[in-house]
Order: sequence, then structure tokens, then C-alpha cells
Amino acid sequence: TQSTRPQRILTAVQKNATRGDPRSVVKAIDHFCRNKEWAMNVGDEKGCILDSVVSEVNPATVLELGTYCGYSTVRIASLLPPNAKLITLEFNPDFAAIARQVIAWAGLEDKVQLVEGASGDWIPKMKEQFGVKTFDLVFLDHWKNSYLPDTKLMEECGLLRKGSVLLADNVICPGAPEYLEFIRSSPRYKSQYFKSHLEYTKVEDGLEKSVFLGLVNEEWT
Ligand SMILES: Nc1ncnc2c1ncn2CCCCCNC(=O)c1cc(-c2ccc(F)cc2)cc(O)c1O
Ligand SMILES: [Mg+2]
Repeated sequence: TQSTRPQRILTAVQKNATRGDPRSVVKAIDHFCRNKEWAMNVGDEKGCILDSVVSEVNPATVLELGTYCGYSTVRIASLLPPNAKLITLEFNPDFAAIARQVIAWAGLEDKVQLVEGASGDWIPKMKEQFGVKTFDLVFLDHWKNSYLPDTKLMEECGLLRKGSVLLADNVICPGAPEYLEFIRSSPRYKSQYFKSHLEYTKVEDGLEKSVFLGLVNEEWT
């Protein structure tokens, strides 16, 4: 039977990357997607911005929305301090099955909990199911029109604390206009745009980094 693109990405990892070496896994996927088949990984250019934000936040708890093949999962998990945890949500079971194997090849399965299902169903269950209090960092890379409702849901569920950082992929391409409009005008967030390009292309895209400031005092008037 025909293989899928995620299966071909996994094969490229197994052929070209060293087990237990996250950087070689990232390199193998980037090489495949730049030279053989485009795929919707955050990619090497935006990946460097992701790395710098992860290193700056040095998070103990991370939530990733949208795993796909686990490329950004591996980038983030390889930078986490000991005992830090990354929970990544993937809606598509075929993507999830591939991502588990990519994460395992990188040797990062102990730092990563991959959960299958829709973000809207799982966000309200994070505390009870995974003993999470709040997330230090959230990487949004799933359905672009779920960014805003899921951000509001995370606030309502008390999963964000003063200083929690949201990093959103694709705010230009494919775009998340409602999310950008809300987050840039809200007094509860301090936002910053990192201009870049759509993975493996020259098309403009970028990452929006937003720090949650907590419920600012005008909320109480
Ligand atoms: N846990 C959950 N809950 C809800 N939805 C969930 C989910 N887990 C997954 N999904 C469902 C998301 C499916 C993939 C989302 N990502 C994207 O759609 C995406 C598309 C492009 C793209 C750009 C230009 C083009 F010409 C074509 C495609 C680039 C990207 O970097 C993208 O991240
Ligand atoms: Mg993306």
C-alpha cells in the first residue's frame, strides 16, 4: 500500500538520524522536507526562534497544541531542564502514531506525554488527568481558528499564570487573524511578533509571542 507523507518522514529519520540524538532527528526531517517533500513542520528558520524562546522561558511545564510528526516536540523537549514535562495534543491518530516513533528515536519519550484528541476536549481535563497546575509555555500549532477559543479556554481553566508565555506558529500563513487581533489588543497580554518565513519557503510567516499578565486591575471595576 502507498505510504503516507508522515510515514516517509519517519523513514527518513530512521535512515539518516542517530538514535538518541535529537539534533540529528531535526536535521534529518529538515533535509527531507527541504529537498524531497514539503511538510508542515515549524521548520529550521522558525525553529531557531522557537529554540530561543524555550531557552529564555526554561519551562518546567509545556503544552503543545498540534504534534503532527513531532518535529517541534523534539526541538522543545531537547531543550527542557531535568524533570520538566511536555504534554503534546494531536487530533489525528495517524500523525500521533508517527510522532510517537519520532520522539522515541530522539530518545525523548521520558519528557513527552503525547495525548490523542481535540484540544477543546482535553484542555478542561489537564489538571485532573495530568496533575498540571499551570503551563509555563504553550506552543500553538494546531487548527489556526482554534488558537483564540483555546486560549480563552486555557484562561478559564486556570492553566495560565502571570508570566505564562504563548508562542503561536503561522500567524501570517495560513494566518490566525482573530487570534492576532484579540491577543494584540488585550490588556492581559504583552505581545511581540517574530517575522520569519513559512517553513522551507520564501513566503512570509511569523511567530507571535505573548506573555500573560494575569487579570489586570480593570477586570475588577
Ligand atoms: N489537539 C488538536 N486539537 C485540535 N486540532 C488539532 C489538534 N491536533 C491537530 N489538530 C489539527 C491541526 C492540523 C494541522 C495544523 N497545522 C496547519 O494546518 C499548518 C498548515 C500550514 C500550511 C501553510 C501553507 C500551506 F499552503 C499549507 C499548509 C503550515 C503550518 O505550519 C501549519 O501548522
Ligand atoms: Mg505550523
